[in-house]
Amino acid sequence: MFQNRSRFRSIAATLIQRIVWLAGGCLLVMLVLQGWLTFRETQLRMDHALAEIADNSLPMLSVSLWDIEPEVVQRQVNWLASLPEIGRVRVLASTGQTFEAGALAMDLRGEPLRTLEIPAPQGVKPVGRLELWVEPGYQAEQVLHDTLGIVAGYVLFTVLLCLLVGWMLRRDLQRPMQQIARFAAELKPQELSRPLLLERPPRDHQDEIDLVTQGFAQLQSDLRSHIANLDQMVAERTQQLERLIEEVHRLSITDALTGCYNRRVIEERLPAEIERSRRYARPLSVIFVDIDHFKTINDGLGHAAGDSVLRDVGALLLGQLRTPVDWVARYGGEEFLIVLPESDLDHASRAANRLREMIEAQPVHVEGRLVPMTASFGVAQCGPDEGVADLLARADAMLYHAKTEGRNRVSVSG
Ligand SMILES: Nc1nc2c(ncn2[C@@H]2O[C@H](COP(=O)(O)OP(=O)(O)OP(=O)(O)O)[C@@H](O)[C@H]2O)c(=O)[nH]1
Repeated sequence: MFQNRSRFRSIAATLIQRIVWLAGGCLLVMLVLQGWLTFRETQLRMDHALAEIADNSLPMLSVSLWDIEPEVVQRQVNWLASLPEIGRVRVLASTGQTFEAGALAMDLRGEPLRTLEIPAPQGVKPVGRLELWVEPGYQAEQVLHDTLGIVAGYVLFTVLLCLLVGWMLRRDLQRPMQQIARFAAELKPQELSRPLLLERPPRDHQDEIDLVTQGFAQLQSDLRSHIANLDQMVAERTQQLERLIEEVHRLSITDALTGCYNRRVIEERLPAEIERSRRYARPLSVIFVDIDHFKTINDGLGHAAGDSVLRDVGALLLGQLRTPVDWVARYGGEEFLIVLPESDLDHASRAANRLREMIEAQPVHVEGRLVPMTASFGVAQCGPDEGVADLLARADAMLYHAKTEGRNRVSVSG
């Protein structure tokens, strides 16, 4: 179907891949940014919470320590340690007592997050010291929790976006384009009027696919008219060519000076005429015509005058034939051969006599002068087993006889 053999990949797949790459890049940047922001925010939140705890708990601890109520102090220390932000709590009373709660395994050599002096209820002298350690995983947990929430939302959004884009591309671009490609591949020159119909959901607007469809229809219409023009041009050229071939053929069988057939036609057509007359037992006669004293005209009035006489005699002979059955050819020089199918000797000799009288009766116009003209005729009918050469020899002998008998006469082979 596709002529281009390079690997095919749909636009939808490429676009979705690009979206995924872009979304991945954005996600990384967002992770770093969001992680940093959450980290900062958690830190502030924790500072604030610890400050509040310390501020709120100090008065109660002060009273409890002053009143020497170790259970109450321990309870308060336990409550403080139960807060999510606090990892460990220690109260060092000025009496030397220590109250602890929380992750006791924590490394106490590390600095506590907050160390606060617990003042006496009335006096200035402190009654003890409150030490608070932050829960070590709390901050990381907060950062992870916040960031994961955002990542999950972002991934979900990207997946939904890809699904939506993929679905729209498949419906609005991929399927119509596949239909157009299939239509173009299957379209044949003789089916150019077949319209491109796409299966698409109804829309209240036009899009690029509609423009392609319209362009296709325009292209088909242009191609149709172009082919029609080509057909017309080919028909015209064929006609011209046929006319030219006809003309070339006519010229190849015509004597240029007289318009009669040339010698070639005698050689090609006379054997066929004789064969036909023999097959159907029909008569066939020939007449040799030779202008008398033509050399005198040529020598006296010039070659051009001689040509003019030949043209006139040729036209006269052509005009008197029973076309298209009879035909006349220039045999050579001032000699013509008339072939008369379906004519016996009697009919041929009458025709020869008629032509002789006409030539004698019509002097030829040469350079304003009337030149009297006569011709001699030799007539022969084709014998049952006679060939072209013998027939022409007999007719030629009759022509010679007419010349020797004084010219301007018809000699018939008996
Ligand atoms: N003008 C012209 N003359 C031609 C053409 N072909 C042959 N001739 C001339 O025709 C003349 C024929 O002369 P001849 O064969 O002696 O015949 P003729 O003078 O007619 O004498 P007879 O036939 O015996 O009556 C020659 O002078 C040729 O040169 C041609 O195409 N045009």
